[in-house]
Amino acid sequence: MKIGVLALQGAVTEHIRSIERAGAEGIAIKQVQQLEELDGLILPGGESTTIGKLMRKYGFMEAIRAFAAEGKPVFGTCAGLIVMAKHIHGQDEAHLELMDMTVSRNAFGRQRESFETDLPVKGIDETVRAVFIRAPLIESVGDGVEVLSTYNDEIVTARQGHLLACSYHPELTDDYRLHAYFVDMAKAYKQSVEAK
Ligand SMILES: NC(=O)CC[C@H](N)C(=O)O
Repeated sequence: MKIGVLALQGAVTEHIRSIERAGAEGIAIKQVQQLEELDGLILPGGESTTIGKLMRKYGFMEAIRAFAAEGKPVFGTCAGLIVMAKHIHGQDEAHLELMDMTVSRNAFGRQRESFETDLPVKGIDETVRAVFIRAPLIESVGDGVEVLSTYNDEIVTARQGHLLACSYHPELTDDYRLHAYFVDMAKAYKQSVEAK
């Protein structure tokens, strides 16, 4: 299983470490051609405006949309979640517009710029250790989107078929189960293609 991490800006090496702990190969992705060899792609946290700009500059917008359109799994964490969203609260333009949800940036308030918590996530047995850093939240989701976890009644993890998104940084702890969950999504995709 080969999982790429978009390496234009943000927390890349930590994601690669978690992917490898989850038993897959992690690859830093800097050029669109590299997408071809992947079974899944992670869009990391960082600064969504910067990531969006660099994605446009290096041709990743169309390439990642095509990647996702094939049914290949994409996982956005924090800024990566913002980049995946169809709508961004207060902004006219979104980025990839892959996932049917409206997100709100820096939504947890200044006094709580960053914090950690143990989060129950649907599909994972015990709570997941989650690090929130100037995190976005998911304000609303469309019909095809399943909510996997909430924090103080706000949606912070969601899945739409082969698309997964979370508000926090799952790669900044030793808990790699969300990465394992994503690797399982990539395995399921690969099996479905091989069965054809
Ligand atoms: N840790 C993060 O990825 C923060 C996201 C950042 N606040 C943004 O709006 O893009």
